[in-house]
Amino acid sequence: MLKNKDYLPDLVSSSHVQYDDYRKYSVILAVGLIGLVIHIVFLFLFYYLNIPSLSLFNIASIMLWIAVLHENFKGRHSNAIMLACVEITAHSLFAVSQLGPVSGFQFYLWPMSLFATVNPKLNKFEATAFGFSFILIFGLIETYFRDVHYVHHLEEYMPWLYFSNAIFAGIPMVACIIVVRFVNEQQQDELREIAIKDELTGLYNRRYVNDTLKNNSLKLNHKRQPYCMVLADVDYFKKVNDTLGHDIGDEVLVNLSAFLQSRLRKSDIVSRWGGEEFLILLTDISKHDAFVLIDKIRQDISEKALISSHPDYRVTMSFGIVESQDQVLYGELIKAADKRLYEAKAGGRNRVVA
Ligand SMILES: Nc1nc2c(ncn2[C@@H]2O[C@H](COP(=O)(O)OP(=O)(O)OP(=O)(O)O)[C@@H](O)[C@H]2O)c(=O)[nH]1
Repeated sequence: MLKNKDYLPDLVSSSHVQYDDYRKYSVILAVGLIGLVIHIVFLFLFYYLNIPSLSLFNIASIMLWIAVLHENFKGRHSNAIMLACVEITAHSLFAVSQLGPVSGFQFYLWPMSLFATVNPKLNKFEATAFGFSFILIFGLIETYFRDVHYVHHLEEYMPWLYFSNAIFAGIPMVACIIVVRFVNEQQQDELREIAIKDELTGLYNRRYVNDTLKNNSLKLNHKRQPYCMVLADVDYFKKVNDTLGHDIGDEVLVNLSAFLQSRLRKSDIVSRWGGEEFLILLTDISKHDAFVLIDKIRQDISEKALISSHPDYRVTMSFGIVESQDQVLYGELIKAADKRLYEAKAGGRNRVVA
């Protein structure tokens, strides 16, 4: 019978892509709605100020923001972003040409340059050129329209308009950097998880144990807390694979991992050392207590049904335990645990040697 993992992954409909799409949809939806509301407000404001050119321009802007929302709704996010860029650039240009740089509408070009730069659809060269073009337009309109000054009866409020435009243009910049940082941290966490976990069982892998516990073992020794290292190996696992198949062998490993984890404390570390071998670190415990605990686990495993399709099939494990001692190096402990595991195997398997 084919399992899910036997099929080639469908990249287009994988949950990751859907999640990314949803995130893009939501961000553009939020920007589109804010753009729409702001332009409706400005339409009334300019109508009230009796500036017909800007009122008309706002009507055009409102239509463009509706188009942005429509393209976004249809899943054409790239079109939606381009339309938003066109609207914001044209609007900044036009508003500054009418009211002068004292209106502060030129500030909206800065978040545009940031959005263009982080847009993953553009290659690095395009992103740099596109991002810088907004800065260039900013510099040009600041210089070119420097002397424009529109005289109207609400002129005293111009500093407030300048101030609020500077703030509103700054918010998306900060938000954009925070989103980039959030995505970056999330990806780093995902990569770290992939690097330190075993794919089949979800346990820590050998790299994690080697990299982190090497240092920790010294720390634990220094604090003189006893801890025990346990090497565990499934007995005659080759037979499981050969008689029942590799998939059933995998099922045994997954169920054994879950069982081992369920029987140990959160502070203990269970890792997949390789193939059908596990390395367990029991913290804050004496060798005697570790022996009693592991022997009980060994017995429970030998009585537990681990294969759903073969409930009568039983699997056993052998264990080798060593206790930490002052100045004993991590590598030496592993060697000692391996030696005891070998003794348990040689002694007939399904046993614990400490
Ligand atoms: N299904 C499955 N099998 C694995 C995996 N990793 C290693 N194995 C198998 O584990 C088996 C280990 O066999 P051996 O080293 O001969 O050990 P054993 O049969 O358990 O015998 P003893 O350890 O001496 O009791 C091999 O057949 C490997 O192919 C895995 O991820 N999944």
